[in-house]
Amino acid sequence: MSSLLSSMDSDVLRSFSTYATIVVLKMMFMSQLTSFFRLTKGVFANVEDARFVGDKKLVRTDLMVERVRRCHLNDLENIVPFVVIGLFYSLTQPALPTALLHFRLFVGSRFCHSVSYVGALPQPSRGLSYIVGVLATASMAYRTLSTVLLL
Ligand SMILES: N[C@@H](CCC(=O)N[C@@H](CS)C(=O)NCC(=O)O)C(=O)O
Repeated sequence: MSSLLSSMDSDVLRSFSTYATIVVLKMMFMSQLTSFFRLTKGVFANVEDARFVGDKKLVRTDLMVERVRRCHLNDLENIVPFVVIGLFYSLTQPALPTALLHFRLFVGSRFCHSVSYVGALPQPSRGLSYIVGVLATASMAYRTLSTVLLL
C-alpha cells in the first residue's frame, strides 16, 4: 500500500486517477439514467420487474431506453480501453501538460458524446466526439508502445 501511495506522488498518475474516476463515474451514471427512463416510462426488461409494479404488459422496449443503453455500451467500448491504456501511458513518465491534454480531451469528448447521444443532437456532433476520444486513446497507446515495446 505504501509503495502504491508513493507511486501516486507522480502528478501524471494523480491526474490520470482523477480523470479516470470522473469518466468511470459518468459511465456508471448511465445505469441510473436507464433506470430513470424505465421507471418513468413503465418499460421493463423482465417479467418479474413488470409484475413488481403490477403489470406484465410493461415488458417491452422503448426508443429512449434503448438509446441510453446504446450510449452506455459505447462508453464501455471506449472508457475501458482508456482506463487500461491510460494507466500504462501514465507509467511511461510523459510530460504533465501533454498527459493532461490527453486526459482532458478524452474525458471532455465522452461527456460531449453522451450529451449528443442522449439528446439526439444532429450528426456529426456524436461522431466527432467519438473520434476525439479514440484519437486521444490511440495517441496514448502509440506513446506507450514506442516507449516500452518488448516483443
Ligand atoms: N460499436 C459502435 C462502433 C462505432 C462507434 O462507436 N461509433 C460512434 C460514433 S458514430 C457511435 O456513437 N456509435 C453509436 C453506438 O455505438 O451506438 C457502433 O456500432 O456504432
